[in-house]
Amino acid sequence: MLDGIVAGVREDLAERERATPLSRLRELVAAAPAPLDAEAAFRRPGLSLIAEVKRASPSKGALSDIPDPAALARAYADGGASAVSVLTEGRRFGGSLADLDAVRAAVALPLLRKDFVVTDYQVWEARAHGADIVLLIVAALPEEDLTALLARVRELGMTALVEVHDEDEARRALEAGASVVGVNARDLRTLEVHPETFARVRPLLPDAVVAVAESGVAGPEDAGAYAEQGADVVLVGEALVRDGDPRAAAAAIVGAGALGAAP
Ligand SMILES: O=C(O)c1ccccc1NCC(=O)[C@H](O)[C@H](O)COP(=O)(O)O
Repeated sequence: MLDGIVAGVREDLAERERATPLSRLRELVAAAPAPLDAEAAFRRPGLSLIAEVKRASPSKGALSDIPDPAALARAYADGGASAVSVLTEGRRFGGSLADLDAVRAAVALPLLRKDFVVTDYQVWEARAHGADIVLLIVAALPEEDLTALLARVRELGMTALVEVHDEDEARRALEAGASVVGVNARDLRTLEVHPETFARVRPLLPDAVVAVAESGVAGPEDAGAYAEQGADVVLVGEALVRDGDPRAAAAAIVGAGALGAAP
């Protein structure tokens, strides 16, 4: 599954590189406001929420029309989210950089560009479109690429959310110097969600590392359980975009964390 997604991402990327050369992205980045400090936001007491703008997924197909991603992001912000994730992959998730632009214009929270980032160009692109956080998936990156992309993210003043699926990937993330690690409970081969993955991997992450629990949070109860297991942050997509009241749904998740999260 991952290989197929990345192959499509590389094809789409080749087109964008022809339309917008790296030199132009560098100019846009130089003129952009400085990135927001997402890591500091995640280190605040209590459970932080990264609320996702997610139109579709390989596991579930279409999730929500999201006619106005900016309005959705504002609802997340009003509900107390610490950051907003925007899926920008088009083929399987229905996202785009236009969604990222719309959300950037709407909220002052740190923004995560959620995509399959495998090249330096995509990091510049993320920053040029206002992202403060970039997802780096260990399973998609040889060690030297992970290290180089992490360095670029930091050079541009952004935060890297380094995503792992098991203990071995967690060790690789830490060796590369990750300070924000996301444990994704979704098995990329079967697309099934195994929430117990977080509890298994969490003990490997030092306290100094921000621990993010990703995928399969259906509501406050799941978020509270992750907080009790040591999550600093939960990343939630489907449950929020399907909810008729995303502000209240986000607020309930943030509130649930108050019971389980470390002070
Ligand atoms: O969501 C998928 O089906 C998926 C399939 C393959 C690779 C990645 C996938 N999702 C990306 C994510 O990490 C989720 O969007 C994110 O963790 C939120 O998950 P959820 O709350 O379960 O929508």
